[in-house]
Amino acid sequence: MDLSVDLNDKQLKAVKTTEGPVLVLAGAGSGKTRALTYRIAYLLNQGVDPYNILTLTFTNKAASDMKRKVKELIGKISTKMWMGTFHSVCVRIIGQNLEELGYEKGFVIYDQDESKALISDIILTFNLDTDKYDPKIVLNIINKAKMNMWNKRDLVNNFLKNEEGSQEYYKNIADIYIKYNEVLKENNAFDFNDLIAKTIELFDNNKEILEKYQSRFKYILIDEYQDTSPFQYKLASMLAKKHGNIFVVGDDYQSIYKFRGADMSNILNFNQDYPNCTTIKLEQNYRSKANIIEASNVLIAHNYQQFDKKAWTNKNSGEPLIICEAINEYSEADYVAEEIDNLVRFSGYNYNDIAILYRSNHQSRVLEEAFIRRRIPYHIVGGLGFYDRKEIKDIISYLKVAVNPQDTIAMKRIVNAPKRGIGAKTLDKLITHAQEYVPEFNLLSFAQEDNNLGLFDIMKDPSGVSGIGKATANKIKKFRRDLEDIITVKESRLSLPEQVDKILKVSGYQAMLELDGSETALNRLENLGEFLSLTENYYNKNQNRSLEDFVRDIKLLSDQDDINSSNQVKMMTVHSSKGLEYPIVFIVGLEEDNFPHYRSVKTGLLDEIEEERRLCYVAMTRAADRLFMSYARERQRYGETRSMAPSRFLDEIPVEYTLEKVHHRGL
Ligand SMILES: Nc1ncnc2c1ncn2[C@@H]1O[C@H](COP(=O)(O)OP(=O)(O)OP(=O)(O)O)[C@@H](O)[C@H]1O
Ligand SMILES: [Mg+2]
Repeated sequence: MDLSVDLNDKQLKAVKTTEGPVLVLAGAGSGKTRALTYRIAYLLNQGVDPYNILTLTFTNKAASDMKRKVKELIGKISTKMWMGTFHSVCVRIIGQNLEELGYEKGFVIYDQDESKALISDIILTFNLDTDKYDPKIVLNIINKAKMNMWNKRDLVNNFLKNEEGSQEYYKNIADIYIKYNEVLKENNAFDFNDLIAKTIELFDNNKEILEKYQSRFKYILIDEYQDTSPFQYKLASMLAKKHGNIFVVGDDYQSIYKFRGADMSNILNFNQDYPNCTTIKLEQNYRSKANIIEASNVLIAHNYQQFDKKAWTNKNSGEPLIICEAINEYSEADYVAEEIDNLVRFSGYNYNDIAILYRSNHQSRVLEEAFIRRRIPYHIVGGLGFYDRKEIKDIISYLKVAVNPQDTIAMKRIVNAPKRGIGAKTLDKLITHAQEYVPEFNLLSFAQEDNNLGLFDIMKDPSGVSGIGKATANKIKKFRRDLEDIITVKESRLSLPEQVDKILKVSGYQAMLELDGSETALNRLENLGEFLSLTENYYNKNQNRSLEDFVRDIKLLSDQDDINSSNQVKMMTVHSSKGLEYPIVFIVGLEEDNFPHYRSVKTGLLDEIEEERRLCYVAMTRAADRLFMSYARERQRYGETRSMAPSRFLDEIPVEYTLEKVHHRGL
């Protein structure tokens, strides 16, 4: 491995300064991720034990790409080396310390939908008005509180100080927050923020455990550092405290996850937190043609809050950026499709050299129609992905119940899929009963441990629950027996894929779809088939993995769509394009109120617009060879046609880098 061939001097310095804190701060395409990857290979080559290296990436996909590259560089890769997102690393740490945390084996992770469902339930049991307490808003508030590790009082005080809303309103939400956390715990479940919060809590409360991980992780590396939230940052600093070898790379221009708690001040303050840190600025851009670099630099220079960075390239200026005005969104889509056709036919590009980026997911639909018309193969990255489909959520819920029969949220999903004649109301009665009556019952029966009877236990004999008649009670009992069969499958010696297959059958889910036979049902069966292959894949990588592991990891697999595999145009939101690069990039829908987004514009806050501008910078800098930007003069929104103005970001790009076009066809 001859580093000096593959890296420039500054990158080399980043790779070789292995001791002490290092901050690499540089613009898009300057080789930050490359330097980080080579640094891992270098450390291993120097004889560092892979066990001592921890790498944190922003997506699982980024981690798997990086693993592949390290393997390419040094020939092999050890499973002792931890590489993954903050969340996946926390899952591992939590898994190793369940007892200390007071959780049990087979814990589950709730996604935002499940959290929201749980919050809705709590709002109902609290008899609060769902118009006033919108579960989505309540969830956002709770997320924010958790990310900041606020307790009940902090939540009320902080929101009262900074947001509209009465004391009573926030007090009620704080009560929901407390109850929500209790139920999560009862269900042996963590939400996404818990993964990090509980790990921090674990370390705060158990100095020996913290010390163990601190000793282990002699070298910590973090990519996309600008988008870590303060509490991810806290976790990283805790782990780095002993050895102090923390290596972070990032670009303040690309901080685009404020809504998820990312805090630019992390990167802006790294120098202060680690006064002895070595700061390295990479200035040569290897990705993009000069026109793209210069245009994006001028754009981002409109922001105030940032470090000053230079960027240069020895690439030629390349083609001008194309800015296309279309009549409406259909004509815009037609334009994009036509250009793609031309690029593939006449300029030697493949479909998979091309990416379409948009501000919001819903924008893909019109483009898809245009692609289908022209037979352009495409793939939507993220969005309503595989894991968001009903049948996939349902089967996952079955697996969750198999692993943890007290998981009420999962139970609710499956109770009537297939139909069993047990309505939502009946289930609510059972749940209420579980919450209200059972502890008392347990007290009387002198149960000491494990006296937390849940829904599953009550189903065994629901006749005593008020409002449940005999017929319904029988249906519930039958359902409970089905669940027992499912749990038996889990405990059997069958392999993981066989277990999943069997659960599909025992549950009656597969039969339900087969019986239905409609187009939709067949589609669903196909997706379940895909799910089985995915299970197989997962299992083949490591045959020691159990259903418990699978259910836990599945949440973290979901952003791992292998997006480079086949020859298709990739479509995705700007947010999910972070860190990626494509020879050809189209950015569509560059209109005021769309990009910058209406939600940001209406706040009138400079901060919000700057975040949108950074998003635009991220989008532009994904392009290596050519960049196409377009806007529509009219667009349908919520059923009415609105006239649109071109995005202010287009005005900010000097004309010397651009060529303007108008497209009329495709109405
Ligand atoms: N020294 C180098 N010589 C040749 N190519 C390089 C060098 N450094 C980086 N590259 C290439 O330049 C491109 C951009 O590199 P990389 O993805 O590491 O940039 P980055 O700074 O991480 O960008 P982003 O901010 O968008 O994540 C990649 O294709 C990479 O292989
Ligand atoms: Mg990168």
